[in-house]
Amino acid sequence: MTTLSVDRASRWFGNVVAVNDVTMTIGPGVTGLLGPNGAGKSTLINMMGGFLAPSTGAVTLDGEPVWQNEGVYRHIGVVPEREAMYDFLTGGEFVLANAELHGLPDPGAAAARALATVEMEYAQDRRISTYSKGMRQRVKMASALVHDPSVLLLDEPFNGMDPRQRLQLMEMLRRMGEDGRTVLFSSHILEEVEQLAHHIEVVVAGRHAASGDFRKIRRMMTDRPHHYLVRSSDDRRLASALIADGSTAGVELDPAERALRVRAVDFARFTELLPRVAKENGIRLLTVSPSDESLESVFSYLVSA
Ligand SMILES: Nc1ncnc2c1ncn2[C@@H]1O[C@H](COP(=O)(O)OP(=O)(O)OP(=O)(O)O)[C@@H](O)[C@H]1O
Repeated sequence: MTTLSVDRASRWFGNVVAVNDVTMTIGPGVTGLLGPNGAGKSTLINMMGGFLAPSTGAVTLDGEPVWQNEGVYRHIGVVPEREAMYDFLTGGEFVLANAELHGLPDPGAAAARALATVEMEYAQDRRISTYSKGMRQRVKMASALVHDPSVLLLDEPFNGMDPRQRLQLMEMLRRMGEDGRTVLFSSHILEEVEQLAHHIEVVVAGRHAASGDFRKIRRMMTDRPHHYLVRSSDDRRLASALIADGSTAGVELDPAERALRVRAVDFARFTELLPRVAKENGIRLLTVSPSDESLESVFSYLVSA
């Protein structure tokens, strides 16, 4: 079982709408679930993993509802974001406990295999309280893998990892995707997703904003209108020279900032235009800074596109 479908699913908590009418299909391979903080990624993952029921709509695995469906749970492994582990257990005991909870025929062998997959055999007899963040993450991963699920859902798995641990985990997830498993991981960091997933799903403020090839979506992000704050030796003259060119969509004098707010439609052309116009008019550029580079503004653009 490998294809997860979210069909017009919403989930609200009181009057907070965490996930709003989302439809997406996640198949084998690695998919990145990208969105800013509070976008609804964890809620989506919890619905896909069977921890939460959708308020409306459906979440299914190969057509079977996930919620309260034991048969389906056997195919899904979840690595949650929160650190809810029994620190007094050793890593080996923790993974074994999960193998037993799944009612596996040979829990010991399953736990050993899962610990080997994440290369944690060497520390399996140490208490979890002595583990680093990366080691904890790997043990969580081993317990999610103990029943050999075909679907692996990971909520912000790279949070708090150092670069080496991050690379190791990426390599592991890549391998699982190549083996034909459905691997979905959430992140709010564009670069992280870029390194691991070609296919991404973007959620913003509970809504599904974009879906598809990472490069295509990245291009949409780069091609969006860019806003700059520009200070120069002659803002008025610079403003009139810039507005004469088609790559500038708007220029505004901001008296409080003593600067120009420039909206450029064609990113590449504008970065060539600005220094040229300044030079031709004998104007010195003092500051040029993007004013809308936050991930939130990039995402908002995608939603409105
Ligand atoms: N159990 C809950 N009770 C009330 N509100 C909740 C609950 N779970 C999530 N929310 C709200 O739903 C929205 C989406 O939260 P969610 O955790 O799914 O987002 P996220 O994209 O995973 O964010 P983050 O990256 O910060 O974890 C937020 O406004 C959050 O406050």
